Amino acid sequence: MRGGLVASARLLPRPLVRWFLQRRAQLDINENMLGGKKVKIIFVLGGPGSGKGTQCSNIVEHFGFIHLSAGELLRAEINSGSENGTMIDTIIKEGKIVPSEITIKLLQEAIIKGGNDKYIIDGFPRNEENRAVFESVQLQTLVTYFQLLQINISPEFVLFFDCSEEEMERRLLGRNQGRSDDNIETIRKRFKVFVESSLPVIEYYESKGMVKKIDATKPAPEVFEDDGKRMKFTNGIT
Ligand SMILES: Nc1ncnc2c1ncn2[C@@H]1O[C@H](COP(=O)(O)OP(=O)(O)OP(=O)(O)O)[C@@H](O)[C@H]1O
Ligand SMILES: Nc1ccn([C@@H]2O[C@H](COP(=O)(O)O)[C@@H](O)[C@H]2O)c(=O)n1
Ligand SMILES: [Mg+2]
Repeated sequence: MRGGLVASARLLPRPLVRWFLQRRAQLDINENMLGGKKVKIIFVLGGPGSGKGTQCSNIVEHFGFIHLSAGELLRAEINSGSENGTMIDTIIKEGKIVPSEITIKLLQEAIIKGGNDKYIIDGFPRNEENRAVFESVQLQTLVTYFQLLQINISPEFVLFFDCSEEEMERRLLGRNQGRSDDNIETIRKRFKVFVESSLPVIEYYESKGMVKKIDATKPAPEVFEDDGKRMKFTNGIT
């Protein structure tokens, strides 16, 4: 698409091309823009079964965000019969992390398709590679013929759902949604991957003062009453 646009730009009057490039540079520098609106992203991290999906539903209902779950997008990709499906399925059953370019492509497509300016992304970034690649790649969307927006997405902040392994294991074994990774062998592997690969990402954001920690061991309504309603979840982004 980009090559085609560059070729078409040669046929346009120079002042128009100059205006377009200046406008695009402005947008690149200071905004995450989608369709002319600043796109706000909150990452939701926490161990398997800490209640990310459950509380994201509350956030959608009360604060009008679009919820994207990286795990759900990957499961949908398996069910779509895509060429990567078998590989993703094997990785999920092993509790490992899918290569970043696959997950990020799915997230980008969902953000562009969503057309909203507020996204809550759950289960991502799961490791340092997820984080670095997502923050370095640019989201492209042709909003109008003259506005090819290139968007560097970085989160407003990160919600960390902190929960004990004992409680997470109990929840996952009782979830009963037919997930291929809700069995004790995979659950233990997912806990290990969380500690080794995902906690360092939380620590990275913590070092930047971007983490809001949620006590997720409490019953679900209390988590939302205590933290969600006090706006800790969205920090006034409504
Ligand atoms: N605070 C809570 N107390 C008790 N049970 C909960 C709580 N929050 C969620 N649950 C239940 O625990 C299970 C896991 O919750 P949920 O799917 O929201 O977790 P998750 O963090 O999204 O997990 P995963 O990373 O595996 O997708 C579900 O059956 C859910 O109903
Ligand atoms: N960024 C991600 C997110 C998820 N996965 C894989 O999907 C599994 C399920 O994810 P949930 O968030 O629904 O628990 C997870 O265990 C990973 O195998 C991933 O690779 N990358
Ligand atoms: Mg989930």
